[in-house]
Amino acid sequence: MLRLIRTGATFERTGAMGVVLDAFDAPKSIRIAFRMLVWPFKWLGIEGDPAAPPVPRALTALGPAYIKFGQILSTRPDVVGDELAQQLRVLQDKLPPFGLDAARAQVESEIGYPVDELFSEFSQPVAAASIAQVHKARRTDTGQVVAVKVLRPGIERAFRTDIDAFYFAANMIETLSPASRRLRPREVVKHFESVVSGELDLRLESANSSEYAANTQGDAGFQLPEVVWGMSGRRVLTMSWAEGVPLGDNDAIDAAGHDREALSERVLQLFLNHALRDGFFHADMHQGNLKVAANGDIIAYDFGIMGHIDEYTRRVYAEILYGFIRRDYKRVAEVHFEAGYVPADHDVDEFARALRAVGEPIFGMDATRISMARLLAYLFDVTERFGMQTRTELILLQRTMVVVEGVSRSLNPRMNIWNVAKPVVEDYIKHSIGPRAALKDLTETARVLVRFGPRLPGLVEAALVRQAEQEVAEAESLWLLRFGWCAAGVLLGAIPVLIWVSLV
Ligand SMILES: Nc1ncnc2c1ncn2[C@@H]1O[C@H](COP(=O)(O)OP(=O)(O)OP(=O)(O)O)[C@@H](O)[C@H]1O
Repeated sequence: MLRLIRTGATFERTGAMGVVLDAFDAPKSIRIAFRMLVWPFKWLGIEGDPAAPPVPRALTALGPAYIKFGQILSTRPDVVGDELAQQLRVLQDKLPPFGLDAARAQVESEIGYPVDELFSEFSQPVAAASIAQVHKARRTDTGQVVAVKVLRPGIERAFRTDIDAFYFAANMIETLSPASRRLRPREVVKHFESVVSGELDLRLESANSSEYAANTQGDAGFQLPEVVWGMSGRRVLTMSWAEGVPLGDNDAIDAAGHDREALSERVLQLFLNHALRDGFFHADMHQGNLKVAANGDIIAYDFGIMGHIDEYTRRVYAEILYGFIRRDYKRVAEVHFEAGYVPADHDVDEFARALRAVGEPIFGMDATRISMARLLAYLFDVTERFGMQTRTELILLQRTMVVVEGVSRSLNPRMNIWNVAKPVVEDYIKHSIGPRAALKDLTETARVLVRFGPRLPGLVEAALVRQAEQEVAEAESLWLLRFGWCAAGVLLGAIPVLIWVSLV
């Protein structure tokens, strides 16, 4: 409770309260109640940096969990609105590092050996964020230079307390203002909790890294640091040191003699291949997580947030993108109907016209300004209007695409995104939707059928029995409902009669 009071007081003190209430379209009664509740405690709030805009200022002052929460909300304009999402994008996940002794103690307790035994060199932190910090070190056994990522001591407990407070606040908001349920505050906190839990256990990041490496081992011009499993655990992740020029430093890239145009195309094509071909993509692919190795390879690190898209969705979206590339809006509309994304009671021609209104202004632009991310954002707006539910993994894809396009364009501002993307989409279509893919699907289906063959009659029978039982239960509850209504009707009808009887 104290935390919530401190949060409310900080929001009031920094001027963030009004912005948040506006973003959530809070009714007048809620605004008055909130402000009356926190105003007397305003002095308890933290002042923060007066030069920063109100909401980022309040969140930064309140600490790591709030900064992370703000960062995640910045990727959800569907929840907080465009303006607030834009403001939240400035939030930087950089915090003062914790001490070297604490880091060494954390490594020792997690790996079971003293740092001096494991490493011949162990640097001061090279980077520190809200959840972890990174040290550069040299292994004693092999001499290999490694990056050692160490969780902040006590961070799990600190996040747990704040997440509990977020749940409490979300419950309170949903109870006090039923209209706010449309924005699903509880679900937003749940999404935050799942993202953060992934980052608080570095074993999951190690697993992401090894799955990503397995998928991309054949990708030319792409490298990932290798996990040193024997020196990694829940709170420590040791991986090979990625040596190279930061991808955000054009002068250094030019000085090293790398071809920026080729790099810009490779970044985008790698990302599209990972999303379409593998359905597993780096969802935090900003410049700070990318380097260029001496041989010109792109190196990616930080695998705390990865996106997943199932194969069916990938195929549908490849067809949608391909339809847009050919400006065949009728086909794009049909794909939505065939996939069941848009309810069948809508008119396919009307939907195709809405899609044309999305596509034409974008394709009418100068080629160097066309953006696939913008196309997807507009597409999701239209499909939502036609009754399709927005899906978290697709929003994550679209948000990452914004970042990746930004990275590519910063390397080559004149890049034509469509021309670069087209071969990747076409290649995927050829392999996933053509006759060869159909044969692969049939083989897969046959393999499953063969495995379940002996159990199939039993499974079908069980499913039929379940369905029959459900139908009986539904019929019974319908009967009960009807009976309930009749009984209520009789009672209501009886009231005037009873009153009349008691009066006479
Ligand atoms: N394998 C590596 N090789 C070289 N440097 C690395 C490596 N891993 C991490 N770093 C450095 O440490 C920084 C922070 O690492 P990482 O991004 O994984 O941590 P984080 O806590 O998720 O930080 P952020 O939120 O800023 O992305 C990177 O920006 C990079 O400078």
